[in-house]
Amino acid sequence: MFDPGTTIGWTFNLFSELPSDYQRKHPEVAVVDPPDAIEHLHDRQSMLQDVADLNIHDCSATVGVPKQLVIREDSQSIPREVAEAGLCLPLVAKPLVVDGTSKSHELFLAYDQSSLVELEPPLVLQEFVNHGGILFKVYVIGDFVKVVRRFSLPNISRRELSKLTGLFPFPRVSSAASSAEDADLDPGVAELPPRPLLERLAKELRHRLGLQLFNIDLIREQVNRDMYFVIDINYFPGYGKLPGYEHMFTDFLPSASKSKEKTGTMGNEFKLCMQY
Ligand SMILES: Nc1ncnc2c1ncn2[C@@H]1O[C@H](COP(=O)(O)OP(=O)(O)OP(=O)(O)O)[C@@H](O)[C@H]1O
Ligand SMILES: [Mg+2]
Repeated sequence: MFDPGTTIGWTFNLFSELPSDYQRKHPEVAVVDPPDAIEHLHDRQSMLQDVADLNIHDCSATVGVPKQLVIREDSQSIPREVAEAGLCLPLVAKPLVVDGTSKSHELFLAYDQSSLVELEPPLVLQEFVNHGGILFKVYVIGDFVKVVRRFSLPNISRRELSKLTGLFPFPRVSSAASSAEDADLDPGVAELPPRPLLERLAKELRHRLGLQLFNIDLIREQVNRDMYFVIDINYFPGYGKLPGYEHMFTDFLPSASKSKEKTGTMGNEFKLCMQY
């Protein structure tokens, strides 16, 4: 339970001044996640760089990121850059910056090289990984790690690929997708990633990102079943969809407060800051 004197504030756009100035002026406030660390997740390249650097192998499984390329300008050069980087079609094209606008979540599937010139940089081009249409959402709340299954994009077969050309926009899967927890899934696709692997991934990412509240979108490759890919990391995701999140939060917040206490800058007030 919380100390009765503790105030919990859910604050949006809290910092009208520099975060460092705010913290200096209000040492009584425990800031759970610093805005500059959150900022790191607003760029799809820097977001996944930490995963790429982790080099996680556990229980005979490996976690990595799909092969990807950043295009900052000049759409005409994309087919050449893709060929030089050795990226295989189909590709998922994602806006480089994730700023909370719907445009930053407008994704395309690109089936052939020549149509890549129609894309609008800056963007990230990522190899599409066949993963059986199921995505694992790994929720992190401090030490708590919980994984759920969500529907995702279906596999694309070689035969389909040979028949398809062009760019295809696809709807925002996360907002549309209902939970896949109760679906009648192929056991091979439904099998959750090994717990030790998830715990290690969450712990190392918490450390590297300097964040406590985020989720990781993880997919498992269909052909090489020991290979998992992180495709997205979201700060302060919709925890409302996570069963039992209330208890995780009520356990997490006092522990975060205590760790602040140990550093000698204990606050009796909590503010969870969302910046967009
Ligand atoms: N490399 C990939 N291989 C296969 N499928 C992918 C890949 N990248 C993304 N997807 C699919 O596209 C969806 C959206 O991708 P991503 O999460 O990167 O974008 P987003 O803009 O953050 O979308 P959302 O807000 O829905 O999470 C994923 O949930 C997954 O179904
Ligand atoms: Mg996502």
